Amino acid sequence: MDAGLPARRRREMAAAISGAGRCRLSKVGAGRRPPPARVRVAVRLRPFVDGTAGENDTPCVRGLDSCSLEIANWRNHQETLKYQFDAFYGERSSQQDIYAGSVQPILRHLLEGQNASVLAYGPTGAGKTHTMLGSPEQPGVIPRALMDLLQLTREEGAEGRPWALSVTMSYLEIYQEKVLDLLEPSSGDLVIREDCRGNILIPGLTQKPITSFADFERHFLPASRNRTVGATRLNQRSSRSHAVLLVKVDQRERLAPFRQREGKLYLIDLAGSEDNRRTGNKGLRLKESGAINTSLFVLGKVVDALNQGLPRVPYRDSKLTRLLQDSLGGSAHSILIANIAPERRFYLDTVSALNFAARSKEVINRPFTNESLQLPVLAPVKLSQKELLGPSEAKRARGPEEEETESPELPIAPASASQKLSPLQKLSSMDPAMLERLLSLDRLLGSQGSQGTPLLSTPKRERMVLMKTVEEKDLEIERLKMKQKELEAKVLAQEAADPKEKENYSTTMLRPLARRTVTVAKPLKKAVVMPLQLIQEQAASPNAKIHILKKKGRKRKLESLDASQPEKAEDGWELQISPELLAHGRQKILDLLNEGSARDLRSLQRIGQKKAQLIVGWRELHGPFSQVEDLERVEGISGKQMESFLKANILGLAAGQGCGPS
Ligand SMILES: Nc1ncnc2c1ncn2[C@@H]1O[C@H](COP(=O)(O)OP(=O)(O)OP(=O)(O)O)[C@@H](O)[C@H]1O
Repeated sequence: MDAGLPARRRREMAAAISGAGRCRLSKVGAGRRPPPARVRVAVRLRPFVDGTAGENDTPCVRGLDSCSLEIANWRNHQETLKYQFDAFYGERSSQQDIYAGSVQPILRHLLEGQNASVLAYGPTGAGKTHTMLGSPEQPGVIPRALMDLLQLTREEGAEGRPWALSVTMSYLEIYQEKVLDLLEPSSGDLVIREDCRGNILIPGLTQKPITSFADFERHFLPASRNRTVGATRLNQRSSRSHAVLLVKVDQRERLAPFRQREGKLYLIDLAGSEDNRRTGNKGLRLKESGAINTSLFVLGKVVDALNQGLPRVPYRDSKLTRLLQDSLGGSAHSILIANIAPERRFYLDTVSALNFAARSKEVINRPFTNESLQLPVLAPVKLSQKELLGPSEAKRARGPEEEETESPELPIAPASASQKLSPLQKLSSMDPAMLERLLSLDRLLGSQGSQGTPLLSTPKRERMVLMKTVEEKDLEIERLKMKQKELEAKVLAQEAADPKEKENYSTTMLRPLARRTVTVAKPLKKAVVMPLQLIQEQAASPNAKIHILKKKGRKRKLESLDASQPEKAEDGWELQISPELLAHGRQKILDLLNEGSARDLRSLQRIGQKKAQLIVGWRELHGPFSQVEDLERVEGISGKQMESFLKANILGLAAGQGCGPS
């Protein structure tokens, strides 16, 4: 990748061709901006609830049609305020109406590898939990969506269909600005991070594979009991936290090119905004309420910033908005269900919820397909080894505790899919580079109309022979390259020893075109490519003048490393490191960044103990660096530091003097 590109563009390109871990994830249609999808907003009015209505508590809001409603105007009693939304559900609407009208239509996007989210918003006691969770008699959005999604994935992932599908769930709450894992409450406060593609993730969050609704209930019901609820004057069972259910659908293509897709569904039951003059909250309840109101206030600021197109959207000002970064102004198909109560005593809360909902209508998301074109790393190597044993041995070898994989990073395919894909899983234990070559060879054979058996399904021995041939060809190319370098070195060494001989050599021996440097701006200067050995000698000599290519603004210019010595164009050697050598140096740095331990990294110039650890940490979280410039993404390493790091290391490593992993 061109180091001269602006950092932002570089990041975008990196995001398009690389991804978390070893996956090369790409946004489908990269280069083009994904089409916009407005956040859809529905309003649900709950009925009067027994026991909540006081004597003077008459309704202050009513529906007009399936999309609009009106509410009394407290400033002018002769008037009403009218609102229009994507959908309005009145007091008599059923759970099924809301689900079928507003939620079900977005589920299909998950199977396209896109993200979706459903948020229930509104004042305390207005019916958010009822809408999202419901009761056994009136199940809400969550059980209905899970039931349908599992059914859809079973159908789409059935044997004989092109994709194998697997579903996993995580469940968390944000309580007093802490992210708590409801499936594993002992985990403590978890951190929210963003990967290089802008996806929000929570390292360490438990992820349970689910294949049936019974599976889902087995995990979800006990976890729901872990959610923090408490009694307030306005709601006997008031949610004191924002609850987020995350359902991931992973898809793996069964045949070449073995694409992978990931769709995420967030189902969010927000805690209700609270007017503490009316809740009577004190002590802990008041503290909880403060955290809830603050995060909802930031949510309002985020929506306003998105609507006004402000350059800074304050996602990071609260955990809630940080987590919703994907869903608001991000990559998800989002639906906001604003719950309101009819009672007059909720009037101000209702107006404020309706105003928030109206502002949210204007927020534009850009959903894209999360698709990977990388090799079928289908399961951890541990699993592929079991697969290699064959189904019966694998069953014997597997203990009952291994029935279920709970790794956040490695979702597992349903049993039928993994059986069908077992030859691929065997391939997955190969060296990825080799497998990549094998795949391209396979594609090449395919494109040349080869009638024979596809390479990947040839028997093991033939495959090995073919792989060996590929390997030998590579070695041959390497040998030839080395030979060419030796010849060039010889010529240049002789030129250096006797400049008069130069002409003879230049007429009899042609230098390779790629190594010739044409200097248009300074025609008098000689641009000479030094052989590797000479570069090392020159670098070691105290009189040596070493020039490197340095990026300055948008232009590249030759700049002396030894600024104290004036340039002597005539009698000193002027070095220009060949692009190949620079690329070699960069590659070496990249290898070290990706493979070196913290100790190895410290052998690099400008990398101390702390930075080495930060690099290792970043790598663990985001996977390998796809280019040296990614170093800029590591916390605590600025663009400037990255440049000086490159300058300090590239030459040494290019010339083979630098350090390598010990
Ligand atoms: N559409 C509805 N039909 C019947 N009952 C409802 C409806 N919506 C809410 N309720 C009832 O109203 C009460 C409060 O609802 P719920 O707990 O869902 O509110 P909430 O918005 O989640 O409150 P909080 O923010 O305090 O958690 C509950 O008893 C619930 O069963």
